[in-house]
Amino acid sequence: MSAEILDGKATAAAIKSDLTTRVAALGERGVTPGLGTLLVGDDVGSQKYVAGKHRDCAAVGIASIRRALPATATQAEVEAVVQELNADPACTGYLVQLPLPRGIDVNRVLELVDPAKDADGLHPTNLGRLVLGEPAPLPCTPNGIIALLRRYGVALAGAHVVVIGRGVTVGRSLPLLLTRRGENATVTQVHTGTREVSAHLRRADIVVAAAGVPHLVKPEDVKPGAAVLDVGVSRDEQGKIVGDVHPGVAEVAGWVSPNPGGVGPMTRAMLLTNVVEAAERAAAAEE
Ligand SMILES: Nc1nc2c(c(=O)[nH]1)N[C@@H](CN(C=O)c1ccc(C(=O)N[C@@H](CCC(=O)O)C(=O)O)cc1)CN2
Repeated sequence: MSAEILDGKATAAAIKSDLTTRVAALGERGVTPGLGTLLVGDDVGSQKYVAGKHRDCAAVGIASIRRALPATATQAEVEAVVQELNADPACTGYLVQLPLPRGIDVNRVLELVDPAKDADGLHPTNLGRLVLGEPAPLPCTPNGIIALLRRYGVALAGAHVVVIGRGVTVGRSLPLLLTRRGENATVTQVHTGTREVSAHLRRADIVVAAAGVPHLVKPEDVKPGAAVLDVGVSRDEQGKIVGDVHPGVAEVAGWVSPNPGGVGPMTRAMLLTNVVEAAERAAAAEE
């Protein structure tokens, strides 16, 4: 048995094509969405992700505002740029690229972001709205995972999903999305404090691995026919991505997301979606 590939690159391309049309329609109403990014430090992966986000913006017609600070930046310097982006009318949505260098209080920075400009859906107000079931920009990777599963017809209602990891960008928020009435999945979250992780995995219809541990999910951990999504990013000595999912899993699973080419491009497509939706809301409120 060989799993069907959940092609994030192709799915993201289709989403971007639709967004291009919507950005053009906003242009006719005199609105140009602008995505801001704040990159602090010199992490090569983060530099690559931010560059990719701006390439996407150019492709769909969203304006780009780039801010960068050195790894030695102080908390006050980071917060000053956040305030600047909050005040910039050309910046309709923005994000602070994570992780931030050691010594910067990430929660304080995220709390300073104007929730109306929160392109990542990671402001506490927006995460709170998600908990309450109110409209809010959704965290990009979890939203991308759900869009990818839907695109390939992987059933979520009644499915048992095991999420590996509890980081803020994926593990914390994905269960909130999966358990909404529209999705109706049942979620088990496992993390470094969980005993017998393999036993949980073997019961899962869908596994989402976001631990950052190379090849953590082995073929013998996976129920035949399950969907397995690989979010983890580790790098070998050549800088090549090594995911959380062992390649042999494709022989057991029903669906697998490649890494690269799976959830990563979907994260970027969902970021653009948040920016366009915010601009559409703002344009509608003005009219
Ligand atoms: N502020 C945020 N920081 C981070 C987030 C986030 O959603 N918001 N998520 C991750 C990184 N990330 C987005 O920023 C991200 C990860 C991966 C990709 C991607 O397209 N990856 C490619 C491979 C690229 C490569 O070769 O390295 C792929 O998977 O095909 C985009 C965005 C942590 N930080």
